[in-house]
Amino acid sequence: MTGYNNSNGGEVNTASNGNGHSNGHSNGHSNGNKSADYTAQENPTYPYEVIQEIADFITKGAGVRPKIGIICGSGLGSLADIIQDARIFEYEKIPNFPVSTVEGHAGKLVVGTLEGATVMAMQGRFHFYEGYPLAKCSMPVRVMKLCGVEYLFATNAAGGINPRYGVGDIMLMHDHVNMLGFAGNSPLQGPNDPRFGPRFPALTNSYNKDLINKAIEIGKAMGIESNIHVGVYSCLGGPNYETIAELKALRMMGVDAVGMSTVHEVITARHCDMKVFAFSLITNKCATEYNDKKDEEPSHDEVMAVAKMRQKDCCELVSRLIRELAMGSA
Ligand SMILES: O=P(O)(O)O[C@H]1O[C@H](CO)[C@@H](O)[C@H]1O
Ligand SMILES: Nc1nc2[nH]cnc2c(=O)[nH]1
Repeated sequence: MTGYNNSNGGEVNTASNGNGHSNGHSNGHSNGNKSADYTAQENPTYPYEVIQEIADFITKGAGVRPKIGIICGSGLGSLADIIQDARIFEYEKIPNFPVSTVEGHAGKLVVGTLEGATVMAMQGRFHFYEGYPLAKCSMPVRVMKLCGVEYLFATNAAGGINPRYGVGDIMLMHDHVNMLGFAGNSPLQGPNDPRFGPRFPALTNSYNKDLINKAIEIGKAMGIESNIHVGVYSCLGGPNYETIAELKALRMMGVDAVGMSTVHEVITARHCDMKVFAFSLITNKCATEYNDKKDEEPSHDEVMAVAKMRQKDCCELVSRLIRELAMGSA
């Protein structure tokens, strides 16, 4: 298959490869200005002015306005390590920024250049299960926007539900099923600030098709075509992994991979009109039949180990795609 088109259900790989605490929600940073008065605990929807202050802090400190934002998934922090002329901001030192509490999420913002493009990367994302409201989890996406970011590259580690997916495969996201949204939770809940976007944003074309197609071409050039898929991701609240019945239900709903992140970031990015590219690294195969095999149970150690094993290809895919963007051919 040469290209991606939404109407084919998103499957690209035609050959079966068979391999198969809450921390108080405020970092206590006091910089003596307006943001010091702001506590997200009282209002998880960060005011525009607070986001602007955070963005100014970063762009002034870095001396550049990044065009591409990258969110590193669990164990995929090396995506930020390849950034050149890097200016590193520890989350604790950024005014009003949350802190990372999950292993594999270092808690650093890295700003610099990659393949000729100015980028900012989150080495550590925020998850609902850490105790953060969704608006807080995806607040950094709005910071990216006010820093000048036009493209969001979101990555994650996920369990493969589609039986054709093998451990270590990469699933380019072409759509999602927002289970937290089904339960009435959204990062856009609360008053809408039209400076970010509309009250009722459409999500029908959330994942940029040109970038998906370019990534497929790059996968071919890298010789990993048989390990690349295009599919549907679903976000659950976590932190527990899924039951067999839940996995069966997700599969019936057309979900190919499941995780605990990304969807709220994509919603926030689309709300403020950023172009989105996202992929899941399949770190484990989800059992959809009952069995007693302990070694088939998912674990974060396994997730981290597979991410480490596959980080090189993930980095190459991202940098080659960014190179195409920087050259204006994506
Ligand atoms: O989505 P990322 O942050 O990559 O991490 C995934 O891996 C962790 C579980 O092992 C969860 O946080 C899940 O969301
Ligand atoms: N929810 C969920 N998140 C994951 N992150 C990595 N693997 C998994 C998984 O199997 N389920």
